[in-house]
Amino acid sequence: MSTSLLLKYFPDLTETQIEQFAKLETLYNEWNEKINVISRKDMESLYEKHILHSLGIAKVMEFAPGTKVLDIGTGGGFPGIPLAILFPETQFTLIDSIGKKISVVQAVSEGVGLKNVTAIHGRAEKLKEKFHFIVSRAVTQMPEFLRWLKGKFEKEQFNPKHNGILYLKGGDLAEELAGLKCEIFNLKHYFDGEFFDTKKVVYVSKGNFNS
Ligand SMILES: C[S@@+](CC[C@H](N)C(=O)[O-])C[C@H]1O[C@@H](n2cnc3c(N)ncnc32)[C@H](O)[C@@H]1O
Repeated sequence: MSTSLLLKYFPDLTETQIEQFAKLETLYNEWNEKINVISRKDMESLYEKHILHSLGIAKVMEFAPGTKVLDIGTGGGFPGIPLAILFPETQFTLIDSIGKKISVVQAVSEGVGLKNVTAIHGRAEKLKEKFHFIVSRAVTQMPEFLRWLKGKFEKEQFNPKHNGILYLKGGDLAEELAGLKCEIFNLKHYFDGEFFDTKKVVYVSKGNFNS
């Protein structure tokens, strides 16, 4: 890959960040031989399918230093790991209910030298900590997701936008988001129409639900 692809869409990356992103491919390849965290087909387009897609959240929200972000159902570390590289001053907690996936997240995070990632094996709904933002991709339908979030939002606010959820979603969302006040951002607009024809970031402010 394609450092050039990353730099096209994130031109302010530092040398350290460029090296960290480059290392991800090696680490996921190594881990994938031991534990199948990413399908072979997806590994061929790791950057587009997983890394750039995860970073789509950064096109919609800049996490200020000190912000605490939870990635629910992170799987092999998406969107949490790419975001943690992009925002080194932000604290990321990545949780998944499958232990072997979290072992990979822990190893990859250490492998790229991330100091701002905590990996937790457990169910999101049981977690007691509070966060400013919750990110996620491909875990469950929004109504169920919202039920998991009770008591999980900090009151203080670092960003111009209210604390809330940034959920990466594909396809037709009308039914799933019916009655919910949210903003929907089409990712293809941020990537010159080159990727993500049907992919969106759904932003739901915490004001929407009982936090
Ligand atoms: C389809 S995978 C998506 C993984 C990752 N977010 C990605 O996009 O590559 C869904 C993940 O959510 C996790 N998961 C499902 N319910 C969960 C819960 N209640 N708490 C934590 N993780 C959960 C599963 O173990 C699985 O790894």
